[in-house]
Amino acid sequence: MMHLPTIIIISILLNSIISSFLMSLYVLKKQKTYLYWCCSCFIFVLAQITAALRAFIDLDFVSHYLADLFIIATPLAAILGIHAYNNTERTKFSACLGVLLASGVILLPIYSSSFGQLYTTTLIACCFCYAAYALKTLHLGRITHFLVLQICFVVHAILMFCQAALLLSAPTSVVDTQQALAVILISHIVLSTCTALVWPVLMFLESEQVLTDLANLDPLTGLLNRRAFLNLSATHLEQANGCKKELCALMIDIDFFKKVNDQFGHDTGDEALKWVAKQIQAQLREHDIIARIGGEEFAILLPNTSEKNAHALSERIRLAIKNQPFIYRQQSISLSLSIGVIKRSKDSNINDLLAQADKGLYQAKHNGRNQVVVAI
Ligand SMILES: Nc1nc2c(ncn2[C@@H]2O[C@H](COP(=O)(O)OP(=O)(O)OP(=O)(O)O)[C@@H](O)[C@H]2O)c(=O)[nH]1
Repeated sequence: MMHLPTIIIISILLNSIISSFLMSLYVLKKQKTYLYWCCSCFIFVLAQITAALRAFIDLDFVSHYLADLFIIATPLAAILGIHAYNNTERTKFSACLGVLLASGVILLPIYSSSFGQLYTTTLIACCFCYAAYALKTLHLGRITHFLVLQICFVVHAILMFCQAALLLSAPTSVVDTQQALAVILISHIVLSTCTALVWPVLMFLESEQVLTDLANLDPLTGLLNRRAFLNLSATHLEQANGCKKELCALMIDIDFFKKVNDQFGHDTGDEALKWVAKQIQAQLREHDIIARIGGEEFAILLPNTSEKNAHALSERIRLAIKNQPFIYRQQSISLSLSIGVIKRSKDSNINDLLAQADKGLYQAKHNGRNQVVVAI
């Protein structure tokens, strides 16, 4: 069996370190989410210190009442930290404060009885359930990162509900119950510390990912941007050159797109671009590389693809756009594409390959648009 005082001391030290680390992150990045999580860790340290005083002084107001309020405030601050991630914490602040103040009043007559403990345990179990739900509402791109945190919250909530059930079902003087409660207390401390550690790590991964996305993705369509496309395609082309494998590139341009903007407005034009990107993507294989490389211009690299297959794919893409109108705000807009196709020639580099595909595209425009031209 683990030694409870040792666990408490380690947890106090770890949470103090994490709290200081989160505070420095807040000072550095000015993101309030770090500040609330810093407060959450610090309050948890206070909760443990005041609760641990039970062993040394007979002052229930501090070691039970204040400790319980600190224990309740810990997940409430974490919840505000979650909402601060997308700047919605202000709408939740009064609710969290209300829960804390109401708890202050409710606990006053019962803090030294087992009802006080039952109330605190049930309330923080509900807080952890809500925290797991709040994470889901953040609509984050990389769900897997936050799934870890969600699991921490759900396990924590289950643990707290178990503690509440134990408190309800058996008198705490029974030795088995006491042991079970001690295990739950240790798990609570360990889980709280783990959760405090997980959040900054996840936030860091998320910000790194956001920075990578900003550098590599087109914000409108979510496709790769020109820079990322050139980097990725150059690697694929080098490999194809080395192994003498077939590879083709396509340049695609929406016909008369200026008219769409002029007639229906820029917003509709944006939606049309997103729709076209989606339709093209739906025709591609997983390892094909697509990017929006200019205003209404897309480029595609097709590894392991013959000229014949690239031509057939281009026709499928052209027909996918031509055969169904883009519908937006009850308006039906007919669009078409011009496409230039080129196959890899001996030791070509990516810029030459795209320039040649561009020649095919130019020819397609010149021939009257809405067609595919294979460049020679
Ligand atoms: N809505 C919207 N329009 C864009 C965006 N980027 C470029 N455009 C518009 O795309 C249009 C491109 O027009 P042009 O280059 O004249 O070509 P076009 O009208 O498509 O005619 P062709 O290419 O010759 O068939 C311009 O009106 C740009 O303002 C964008 O991100 N959103």
